[in-house]
Amino acid sequence: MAGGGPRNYSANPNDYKLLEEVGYGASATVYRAIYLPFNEVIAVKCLDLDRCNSNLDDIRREAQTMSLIDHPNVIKSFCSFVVDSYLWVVMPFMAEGSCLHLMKIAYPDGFEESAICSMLKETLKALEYLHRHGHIHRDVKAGNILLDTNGIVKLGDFGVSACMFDSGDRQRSRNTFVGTPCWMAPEVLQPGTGYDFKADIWSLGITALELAHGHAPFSKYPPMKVLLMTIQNAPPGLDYDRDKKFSKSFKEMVAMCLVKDQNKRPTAEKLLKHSFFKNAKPPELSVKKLFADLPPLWHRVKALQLKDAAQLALKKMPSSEQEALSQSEYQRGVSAWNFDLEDLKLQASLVHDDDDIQEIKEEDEAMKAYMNYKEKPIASPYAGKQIPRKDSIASEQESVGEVSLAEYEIKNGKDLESSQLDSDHWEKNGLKKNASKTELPPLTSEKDALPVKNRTQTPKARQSQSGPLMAGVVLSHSASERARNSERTEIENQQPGDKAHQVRRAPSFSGPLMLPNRASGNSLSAPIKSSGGFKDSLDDKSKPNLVQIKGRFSVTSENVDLVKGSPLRKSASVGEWLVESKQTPSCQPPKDLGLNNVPASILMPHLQNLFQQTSIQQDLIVNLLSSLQLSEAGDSSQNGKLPPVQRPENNGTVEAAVSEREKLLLVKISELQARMINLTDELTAEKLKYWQLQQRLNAMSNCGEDGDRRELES
Ligand SMILES: Nc1ncnc2c1ncn2[C@@H]1O[C@H](COP(=O)(O)OP(=O)(O)OP(=O)(O)O)[C@@H](O)[C@H]1O
Repeated sequence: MAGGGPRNYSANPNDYKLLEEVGYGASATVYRAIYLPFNEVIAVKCLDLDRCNSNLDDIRREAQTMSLIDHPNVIKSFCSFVVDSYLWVVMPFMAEGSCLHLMKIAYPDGFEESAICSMLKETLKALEYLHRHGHIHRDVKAGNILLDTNGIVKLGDFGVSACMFDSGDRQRSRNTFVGTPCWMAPEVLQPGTGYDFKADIWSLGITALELAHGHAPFSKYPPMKVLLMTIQNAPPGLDYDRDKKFSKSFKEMVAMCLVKDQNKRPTAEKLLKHSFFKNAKPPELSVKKLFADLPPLWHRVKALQLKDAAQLALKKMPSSEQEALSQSEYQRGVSAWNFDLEDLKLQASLVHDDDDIQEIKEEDEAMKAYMNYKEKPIASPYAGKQIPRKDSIASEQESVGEVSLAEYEIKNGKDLESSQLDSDHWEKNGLKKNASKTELPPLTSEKDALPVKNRTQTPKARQSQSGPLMAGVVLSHSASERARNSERTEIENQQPGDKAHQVRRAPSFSGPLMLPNRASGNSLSAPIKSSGGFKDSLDDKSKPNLVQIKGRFSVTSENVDLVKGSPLRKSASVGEWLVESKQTPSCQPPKDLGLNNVPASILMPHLQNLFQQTSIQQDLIVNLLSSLQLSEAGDSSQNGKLPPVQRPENNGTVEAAVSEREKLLLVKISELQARMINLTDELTAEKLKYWQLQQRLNAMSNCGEDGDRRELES
């Protein structure tokens, strides 16, 4: 087992022998490995820089943070270095993996209270340390609580951690979404409100529920619904009836964490003093016993992967079976954002809910609001009150008297922002330089900028591993992602050249949401890799319908169309359009058509005829609408109304052409929508007429019958 001693680990990948895969996240695969010079088992997290949504500053920040950590409950990195297009982070191996893995394998309904208490207490100690040193973890969840064989608990994954002392762009980035939706505090989900370390306390509360039930609250729902539920619903908690087995103090502690007003949530320090944690058993007693009879971690991970693969295969099953399965899929927690609208809708469609349509509407509304938000520049900087100022924190730390992360960051803050590529700086901070391989590529570098020779070396190194690092192995989270990932992998494999031989992970369509927080992430020329969906995995410039790329998410005109919420969008029948249409003219009193004296026997055939005509008109309108859309699409691609996507050498021109084309497409879409609304109005008017006539007919036939009866009676 790896010790955390002051030994130096080299930055030479040949000194590491990667063994089995023991975990995977949105952007990284973690291996059990041996550090050959010490013959020591360690873990190596291979962060795929090609797939990583974060820019290099963020990645470096994670690595730096981890290397400076000095707390028994926080995972430290021994060193990190770049190998080809991967960042390797060397850290202690936590032989029992994450609490999430453990639950998925052996405790699907959650752990007993004493184990939860110990896990949470250790996690809280980690948070207290991080917060005291100016860090927000931002991704507290069972998947990031790591366990060692002796029961030791450590908080891992600084993929999205933020320094509270940041200023400028980095500080503003906290006004954006970062994290994972089920665990995200309401203030994190509400763009622009700003958040602070109390967001971690909320996540801890959600993690408590996750550990108690085996899944996070709302985890069966698609991301957008989770967002809405977190913002709109009362906070989740331990239920008096359902959770009888849990103590009152546990329930109370959870309730304290899950207060929507962040100012009313306790600090980690205060929470540690809560009665729930008073009698916490040492994890060596309460946690260690949990994995007494389990197979080694890598076997468990393999089993979970096989289960996921089986789910993927079953995706091709009839929908009812799929739905049943997808329920279990969601139980693992929606651990990543995906702003591919089609995928959101697919996910939404898999949820058994009576108010599905309403939900999807809500999601679209939220998406619209979200899109609007994204369009606006982030105007207000961070909500100052909640973020301690550098100087106040510094003095607080001086009083604590530690050589801390915060101190380091304060001293080097500017360096971190502006000159992190300085290799001396890296060396100084444990990020060792390797003459040939470990220098970080410049900020703008991409996979393509790396020498081909270098790139082709990595697979060789990786093929020597016994882990399942093979092309076609799908490593991302959900089965739907995996389905698409495998599609992509197939396509990639068909491509000529060295691509087919490269060991690649399929693209992630998920991951911690990092929205427009970095300038580099907001432009087409930014070194941001596709991650918004299968379509995005193709060459961006070849996407005719690309409207915008915002960070890792792309918006296509198709999406915009959906988002704009055409009244026809969800309905198969005209009747439903009418329900949805807000353009229904106000009901006018029926005009006197002078038909009062006409016998029903004469009127009847006319009315039937009229009814038929209306139905025919109705069908006609539907057909016209669809052919109109088709012909518009055809026209635009054939007659040159819209500028064809050119492929000049200059990327700027391509972008300009694409954006011009997209603007025109959007105009077309609006026109079509306007026409559809008019046609719907006409149809509504026709229907109204028909209804009025029918009423009249009924009235008349009643009159006729009455008359006949009276005649008979007399
Ligand atoms: N040091 C370690 N020892 C053993 N297993 C680990 C270690 N670090 C991570 N893991 C396993 O690998 C998984 C993924 O690691 P990690 O969370 O760091 O990746 P990520 O890509 O940052 O994930 P996320 O989806 O949370 O962003 C963890 O859930 C855990 O199961």
